[in-house]
Amino acid sequence: MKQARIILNPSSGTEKARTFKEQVVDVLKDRYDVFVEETEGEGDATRFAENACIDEIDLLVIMGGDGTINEVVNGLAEMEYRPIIGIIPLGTVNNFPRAIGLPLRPKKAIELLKEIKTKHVDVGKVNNGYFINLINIGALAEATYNVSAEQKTKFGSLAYFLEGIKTLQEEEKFSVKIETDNESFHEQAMLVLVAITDTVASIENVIASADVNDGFMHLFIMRELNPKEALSLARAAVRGEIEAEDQIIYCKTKKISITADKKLTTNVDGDEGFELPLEIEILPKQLEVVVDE
Ligand SMILES: Nc1ncnc2c1ncn2[C@@H]1O[C@H](COP(=O)(O)OP(=O)(O)OP(=O)(O)O)[C@@H](O)[C@H]1O
Repeated sequence: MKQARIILNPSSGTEKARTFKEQVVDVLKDRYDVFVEETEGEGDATRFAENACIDEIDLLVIMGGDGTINEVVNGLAEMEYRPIIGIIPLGTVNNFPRAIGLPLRPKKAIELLKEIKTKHVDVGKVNNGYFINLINIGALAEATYNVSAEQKTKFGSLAYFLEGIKTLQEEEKFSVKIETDNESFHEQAMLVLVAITDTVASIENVIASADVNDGFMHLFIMRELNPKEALSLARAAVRGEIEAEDQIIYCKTKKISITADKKLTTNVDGDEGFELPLEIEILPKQLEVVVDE
């Protein structure tokens, strides 16, 4: 019999992960020996994922939000053997599940485990860690910390988006130096985004040209924005036309190095990330994930 392991974060989202545990086990138990591990705090999901690679588990199911997914990716990104990853979206934002087109209703996502279809997706390496979605530096990173747990539960992604617009208006510019594969930039910026997927702050198709397995990172450097421009940017983001805005530099690249003139908050996959300088590269099609197609 094949081996499946479930990593369950009981604290994710609205704390419903445990209520779906039996359904996941039921769907798998005829084909797999199933073992469930619950996280108790930071680092557990990374450790469980590393062990799943060492034990050459066939299928690793994540029951949690983006933070739990990021921890798992950190555990297995460069292991020699990597299991297939299944995701049951149970976070508040679920940016990555949206980006790969998973159903957001846990019941529907569990059904995908009945007949497993997969896709290889890119992973980003940043300093000595990994990300699967997005790094942001400046205004949006600050916004993430200003959104309270209560706002997050009540308004979900909208809370980040509104806070982001507010912060964009208050934030000071910073001087940033960025090297990519072919170009170098020295800009006064308000916000730097490095995206792997097309989904930002849970809004899908923000970056029309980005795909989860295109082998590229999508870099945006936003110069100073006044409130009117910030709103126009928000509208462009919703239409997937963010690249067309004048006050934004955009390019695709496989490597990026970033330094700045002051200490800045970086946010990696929705959580506090590394301090600058950052060395970032893409690891194409590094993970095999269960998808709905
Ligand atoms: N048993 C636990 N109790 C409290 N916190 C936990 C527990 N297990 C893991 N954690 C913490 O949960 C965080 C990850 O939560 P996760 O991202 O899955 O949920 P979320 O924030 O609701 O989702 P999203 O990021 O999609 O909004 C990590 O910081 C991790 O340290």
